[in-house]
Amino acid sequence: MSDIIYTKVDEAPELASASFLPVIQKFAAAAGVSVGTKDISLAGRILAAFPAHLTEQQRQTDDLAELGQLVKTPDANVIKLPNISASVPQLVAAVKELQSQGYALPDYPDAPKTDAEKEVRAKYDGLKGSAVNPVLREGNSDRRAAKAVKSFAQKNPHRMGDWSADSKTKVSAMSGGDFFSNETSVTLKDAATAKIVLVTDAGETVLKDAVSYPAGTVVDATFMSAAALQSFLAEQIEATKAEGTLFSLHMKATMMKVSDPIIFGHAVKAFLAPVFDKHGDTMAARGVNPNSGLGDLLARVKDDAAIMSDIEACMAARPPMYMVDSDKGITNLHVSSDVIIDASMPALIRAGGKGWGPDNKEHDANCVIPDNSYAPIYDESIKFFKENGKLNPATAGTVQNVGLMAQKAEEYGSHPTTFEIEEAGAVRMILEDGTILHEHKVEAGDIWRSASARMAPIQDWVNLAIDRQKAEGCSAIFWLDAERAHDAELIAYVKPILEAKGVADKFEIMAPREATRASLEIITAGQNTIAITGNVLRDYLTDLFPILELATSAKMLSIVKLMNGGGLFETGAGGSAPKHVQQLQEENHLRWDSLGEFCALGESLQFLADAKGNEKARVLGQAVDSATQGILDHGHSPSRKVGEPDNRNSHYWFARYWAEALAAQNSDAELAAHFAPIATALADGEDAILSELAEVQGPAVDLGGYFHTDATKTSAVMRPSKTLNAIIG
Ligand SMILES: NC(=O)C1=CN([C@@H]2O[C@H](COP(=O)(O)OP(=O)(O)OC[C@H]3O[C@@H](n4cnc5c(N)ncnc54)[C@H](OP(=O)(O)O)[C@@H]3O)[C@@H](O)[C@H]2O)C=CC1
Ligand SMILES: O=C(O)CCC(=O)C(=O)O
Ligand SMILES: [Mg+2]
Repeated sequence: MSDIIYTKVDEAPELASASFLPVIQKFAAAAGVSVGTKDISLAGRILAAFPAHLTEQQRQTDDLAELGQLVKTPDANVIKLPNISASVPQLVAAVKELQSQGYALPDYPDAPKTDAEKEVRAKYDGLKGSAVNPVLREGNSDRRAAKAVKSFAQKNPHRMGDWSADSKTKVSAMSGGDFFSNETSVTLKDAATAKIVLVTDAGETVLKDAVSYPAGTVVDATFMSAAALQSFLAEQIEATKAEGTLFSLHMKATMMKVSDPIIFGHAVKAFLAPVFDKHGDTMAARGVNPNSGLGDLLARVKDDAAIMSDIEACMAARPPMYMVDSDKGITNLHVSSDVIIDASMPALIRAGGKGWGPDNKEHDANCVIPDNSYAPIYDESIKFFKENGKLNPATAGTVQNVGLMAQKAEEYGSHPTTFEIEEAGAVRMILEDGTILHEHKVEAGDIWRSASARMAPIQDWVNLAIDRQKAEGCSAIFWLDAERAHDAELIAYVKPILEAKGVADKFEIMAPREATRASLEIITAGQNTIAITGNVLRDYLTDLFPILELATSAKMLSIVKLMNGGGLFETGAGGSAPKHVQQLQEENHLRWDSLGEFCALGESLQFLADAKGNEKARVLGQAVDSATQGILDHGHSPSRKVGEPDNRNSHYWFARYWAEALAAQNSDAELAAHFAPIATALADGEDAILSELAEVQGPAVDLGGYFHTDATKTSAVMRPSKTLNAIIG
């Protein structure tokens, strides 16, 4: 196993790796540090799942499973780049592409009937949504802006949209019948095994058997009423129309891969209700599944003139929709993974409460977030900015995050215990000894789920918060609502630990809405605070605050201290930015900023030094920090526009500053001597390298694929400077 694993992913970050990884490998080798790769890309995971369909040469090892084992050992040192969390349309597109490249994969079965089809479907379902992060995240999360990055953002504030007090933008959430209001929660005294059953007039159906929990686990159960959701959505469509705003729906269909595509499907059905009423049977016969989105629906009915004209008439009568790409007519409801709440809501808030409409203009929006568990953080942010105007990134302090994430904590681990209920009855969660832990009366179509959080991760999370507060000395708030069932159980863990450690006075506990306001007040005053949150708010806040403070979450330091002693260094908090790939293909400019990778690399090398006593790795890591500082100080981050320096330029500068820092340091003479000629060659080659990089921009390029690119073609595109390649090798 290599000293450091650098993950192979998809889309923009993978393109960046084609240019950056050779630099890392060359520099690390000088310190005897090996940097290997493991493939967690969507295409790689698909290939690994179907060995029997592939030739020996086409087969791929299950790298995700290997990494899943590695992160449970003290040897883990993994740099994890963002990967695709696939919706069904993305998965289907990736399979098609691989088939076209000669991989004899089975089609994704829309409606599996035979056992063989069901087996294929189960394999594909295992690859859906956020199938990677939960496997690797065997630790809690520490996300913050590195000091250098934060002070750069303050000195070079990004543009923010203006807020006006009469903005019609708002958040709409259900006032009952949702996951929030139906939640019940219990902390298990002893280890237990439970089954989940649906009891109806006809008897008992086992939904899930043998779910086991160690002692001390907090086990929740809740459901969303389909009827309450439907009437809420119908009301919101009408209200949006009356208010003259854009209808927008914000979900996390990737992470919440069972519940949220269903909720998304309800919204598709509600928006096109008259069409479903009239043509429901015909559409069903054509394989229309509203959960797959409007994009898939349109593709299936496009040659049926009657349905198409009814869709057009319905859309014309509806409020205008928030658009993903107004040039191409891609709406909010086309694909469930296009609008992902953690990124979409902050972008809208940063823009002054504006979203793009079908007319390619910005408008106020009704932000529909059906479940009310976390909607209040966006609602309160919007209210705060309406009252106080936009945040000033030049003077704002920062909100760091310590997130409970380990071992599939809370809602983000709930997919195996989430069910769309087929028949009215009662769902019971029953322990081996017959104790009924949870019980809910449900109707057909309701979405029932159980989530849990284990004791060891909870304790580790509180202790991490104590360490981080001590290191920063700033305000620290547990975002927990004493009135919410699950949060009350967590508070029962948090308070005694804080008291036992004598630090209770350093922390506050506030419900998410109050914590949002308090945190915005703190950063507006130029002070800092640490948000100590559960898993979902970890996700939401580590985009919300970075996007307001730094313009993007890609620049965040994201450390996962693994519970068994290893380290996982995630790059940024952002995703894979598909728009960036498109731009590269169309005009050979990659605007992806690798700052997240730079920060993670520095941390990973320092971790290696501490864990393995490798002092050369420490010197390399310290030099990475100087190189990152150099990129910021000299403004060498990528530009967004073709013809200007891009991601590849930033890697040249990074290599140069890294080599210069290594040549200049005096802790390790051998490394200094090794890197001095490299630094000189990089400096001497500056003109040639920059002109070779500039020359290629403009024309379209071919990567040989989108999900499964051709390595040779990608390398040629991403490493166009022969002068630089001669130095890096
Ligand atoms: N950790 C993980 O593995 C994660 C994976 N994802 C996956 O990523 C994909 C896209 O997700 P999406 O929600 O659109 O969010 P993204 O974070 O990819 O993008 C939001 C916007 O942020 C900007 N951005 C993000 N990263 C960078 C960067 N490094 N450099 C410059 N700009 C950046 C881009 O703005 P602009 O276009 O204006 O330049 C981008 O369009 C999905 O497939 C999703 O499942 C998402 C989140 C986390
Ligand atoms: O795994 C995913 O799909 C998204 C993860 C994410 O958004 C985050 O951790 O911030
Ligand atoms: Mg996120």
